[in-house]
Amino acid sequence: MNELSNGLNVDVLVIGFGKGGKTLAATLGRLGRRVVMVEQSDRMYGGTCINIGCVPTKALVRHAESRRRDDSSQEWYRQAVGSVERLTTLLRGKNFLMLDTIDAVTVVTGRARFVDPKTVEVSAGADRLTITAETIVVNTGSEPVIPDIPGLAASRYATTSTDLISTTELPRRLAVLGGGYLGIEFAAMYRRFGAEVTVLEVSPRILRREDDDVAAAAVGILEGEGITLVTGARVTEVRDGDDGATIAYEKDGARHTLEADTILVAAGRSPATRGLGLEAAGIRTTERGAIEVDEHLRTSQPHVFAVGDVNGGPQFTYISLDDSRIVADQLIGTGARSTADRRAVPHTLFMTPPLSTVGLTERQARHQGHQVKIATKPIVEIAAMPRARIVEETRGLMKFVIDAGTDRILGAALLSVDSQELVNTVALAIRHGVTAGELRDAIYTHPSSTEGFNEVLATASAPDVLL
Ligand SMILES: Cc1cc2nc3c(=O)[nH]c(=O)nc-3n(C[C@H](O)[C@H](O)[C@H](O)COP(=O)(O)OP(=O)(O)OC[C@H]3O[C@@H](n4cnc5c(N)ncnc54)[C@H](O)[C@@H]3O)c2cc1C
Ligand SMILES: NC(=O)c1ccc[n+]([C@@H]2O[C@H](COP(=O)([O-])OP(=O)(O)OC[C@H]3O[C@@H](n4cnc5c(N)ncnc54)[C@H](O)[C@@H]3O)[C@@H](O)[C@H]2O)c1
Repeated sequence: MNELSNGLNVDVLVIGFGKGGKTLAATLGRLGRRVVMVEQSDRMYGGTCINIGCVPTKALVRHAESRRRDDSSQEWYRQAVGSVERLTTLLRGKNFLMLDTIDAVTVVTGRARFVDPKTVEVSAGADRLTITAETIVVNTGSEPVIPDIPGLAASRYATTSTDLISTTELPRRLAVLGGGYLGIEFAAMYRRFGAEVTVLEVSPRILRREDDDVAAAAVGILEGEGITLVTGARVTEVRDGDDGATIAYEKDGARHTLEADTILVAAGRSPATRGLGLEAAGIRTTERGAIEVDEHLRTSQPHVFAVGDVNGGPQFTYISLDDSRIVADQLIGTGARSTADRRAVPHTLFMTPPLSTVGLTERQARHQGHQVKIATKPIVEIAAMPRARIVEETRGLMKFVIDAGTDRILGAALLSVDSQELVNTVALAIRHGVTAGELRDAIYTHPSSTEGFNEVLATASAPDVLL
């Protein structure tokens, strides 16, 4: 950073090397705009997803799934962590080069802080660099929430997902605090690696957005793997011992304790705005600490945009990517695109098999006044989907929620092998008004998982049980 110490003036400054920010930096740089990307750590070029989020965790899920019963848990895990580290190193290098090889883009490694609405100071050790820009994009992501539980923050057994996936020693007794996306994925993966796993979730149920039949099927799979799920658990204290921690919690008015040698804190992530100097720039935040944005992702300073987790939207890499499309449209397009355009955004929870959802649940559809038809079948009963037997994963179910009047698909929950792919086809069908009948009668490759749609959608009928 020293050679730049006189200060820089550029067209666009991006703070944070996340999905949205790097995509914008590359797009605008290739058009000849002078862009600076500031990233606080050379271990984070490419952002959360490729370094500590989606990619390493899904690679670990794959390693966990391929462990055979008689493979040594510890050795398999150590090799998996090593292999994933090589993958993230490769991707980090490619991400850096993607920007560094564009003449108009400069990557600066240091921590950024606003000093006024158009000026940012970047610090790295004793070095300081001042950058001014006409347009600024904040893409600083999010960080784990550590609940205010006596003894938790100070516990030497407590860890975050970031630290856990780089530790080569497999926990023997893993307690997971929080049964959301991260908690369930880690519980499933570490159980498969061979750890004893208990999930403590404060709400009365995990997967509480899902219909009862879908949640019950997923819970059945997780419990069948040997994971202990404790819902309605209010953790009151963590106390360290020589050989692990004792976690005290209350459930149904009774007090319980759990022993663990590792506690994964998976209680949500909050927007990363600490130390950014937003006040100095006059950039407002919401009550929940996110940067306040309008539907075009402009902040209270119209030349400053916020993309990705930091703007308080859904915390998914593909949302950060879509945020970048909205900002690009503001800067070099027609300005028409907005967050209001998002319909039928799919999600996948990477347990084994994955649970992928899109659109409305049956409960939501009824609440909205739809007359619904339901098409559903356990995977093991879908005769025309040999793919499940080929890969030896016949657990789960597919469920479609269909408007009885129009035959439009309102939503789907696919707890199935390959569902992270299947759900994108359903999302496209919903967005483009493809009916359930058309999806049922389409020609699909064989043997594939998509061909299951032929058979599952043929079961569509009005259910007699109200949720
Ligand atoms: C364990 C885990 C698994 C996940 N799995 C999935 C998944 O399977 N699919 C999915 O879609 N999503 C997943 N997510 C969520 C997804 O990773 C995030 O939603 C996404 O990466 C957010 O990207 P972003 O663009 O907001 O910024 P990020 O990628 O978080 O990048 C922000 C960057 O800003 C830098 N930064 C922060 N402050 C400063 C500063 N002051 N100065 C300079 N740089 C700064 C940070 O170092 C970081 O590199 C997962 C998250 C986690 C934690
Ligand atoms: N496959 C994916 O797309 C994927 C995977 C992992 C993470 N993510 C993203 O990362 C974000 C963070 O994941 P997350 O699972 O940490 O957040 P989350 O908000 O999905 O889940 C947090 C869970 O912790 C529970 N909780 C909160 N405080 C608690 C406490 N004191 N004791 C017990 N339980 C408590 C909450 O009730 C909730 O169920 C998610 O919003 C998600 O979008 C996505």
